[in-house]
Amino acid sequence: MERDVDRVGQPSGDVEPENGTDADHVVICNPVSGTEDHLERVRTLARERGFSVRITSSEGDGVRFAREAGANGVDLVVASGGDGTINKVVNGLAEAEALERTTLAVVPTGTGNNFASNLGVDTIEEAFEAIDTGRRRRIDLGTANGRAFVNSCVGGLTAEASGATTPDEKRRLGVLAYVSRALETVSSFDSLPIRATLEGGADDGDASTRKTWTGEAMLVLVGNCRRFGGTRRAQANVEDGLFEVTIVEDAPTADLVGEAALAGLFERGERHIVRHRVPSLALESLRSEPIEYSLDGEMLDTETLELETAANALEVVVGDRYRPDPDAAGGRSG
Ligand SMILES: Nc1ncnc2c1ncn2[C@@H]1O[C@H](COP(=O)(O)OP(=O)(O)OP(=O)(O)O)[C@@H](O)[C@H]1O
Repeated sequence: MERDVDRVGQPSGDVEPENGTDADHVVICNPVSGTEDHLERVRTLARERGFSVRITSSEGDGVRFAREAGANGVDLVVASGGDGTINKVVNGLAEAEALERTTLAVVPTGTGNNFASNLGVDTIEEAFEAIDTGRRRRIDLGTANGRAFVNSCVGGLTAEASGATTPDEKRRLGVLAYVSRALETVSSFDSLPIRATLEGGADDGDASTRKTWTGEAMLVLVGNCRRFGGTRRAQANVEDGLFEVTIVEDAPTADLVGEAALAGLFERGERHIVRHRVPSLALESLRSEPIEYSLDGEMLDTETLELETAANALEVVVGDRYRPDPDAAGGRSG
């Protein structure tokens, strides 16, 4: 069998299960996420449990390995990396139509680790303990033009701003870190002329309603998980079959510079904020040119984006601190 070799000369990619390893439990590890020093620890903890380990050598491997695991009927796929790696693994499982039968576990070895934190798992050791304990929940999965996302879909951020964001900002602020950084680094935020069509909202309890919002947006945040943003007011319940949609209307950037101002925007700045909880929506660019969206940090350019939630579509391993509902005790207040 062909074997890839990763940067440090370790066998990577197509690693076959060793004797005695359990091919029903596969770890997919991104060796270059986060601080890039986790591979040996993850490998040791995985092999102590007899799990197979596959190491990604390129961007496409996460999807490919997960698709193969799903097609082979693997019970548990463990994604070790940040939100981007998890996004790829979930998309691979979806492509193999394996979401019904395969459980996802997450080992936080990325930079922001926002999704892992949503699952109540903050360290590598905690992640393996949670796998041993076996507590599992079924959570909602978002799709955007057929691509799955677990945490958030954000329109209006540039890849440039996202690259300039520091690891510490990502950890503290979630996706708002990108907004904060973008406000500091650009003199004017390109507003997005968009139409948002929101279907069957929970806002008024009527599943048949359709609302449209047309205007200049600075930012559109569609959250699936409670901590997709950095503030208490931008949180979603991950088990209710609904997105938390927040449209930040075009506002003078001077009003928003600085973390406190940004948090203030979400806490009390209703003047600039449109908020809805809906199971599906469409976002259309009114400028006949694509808008750049980030799905869990992975970029997508499109003029029209159709978003849907698949309620309870993904079974995940969760830690003791897992809470699906932002209003439940134990939520982050900042
Ligand atoms: N061997 C590799 N070389 C280069 N890129 C890789 C490799 N393996 C995976 N990738 C890609 O690295 C990207 C970033 O990974 P990921 O998002 O998991 O880490 P991160 O950016 O450090 O963390 P976070 O998203 O939590 O901030 C993903 O798009 C993934 O597909």
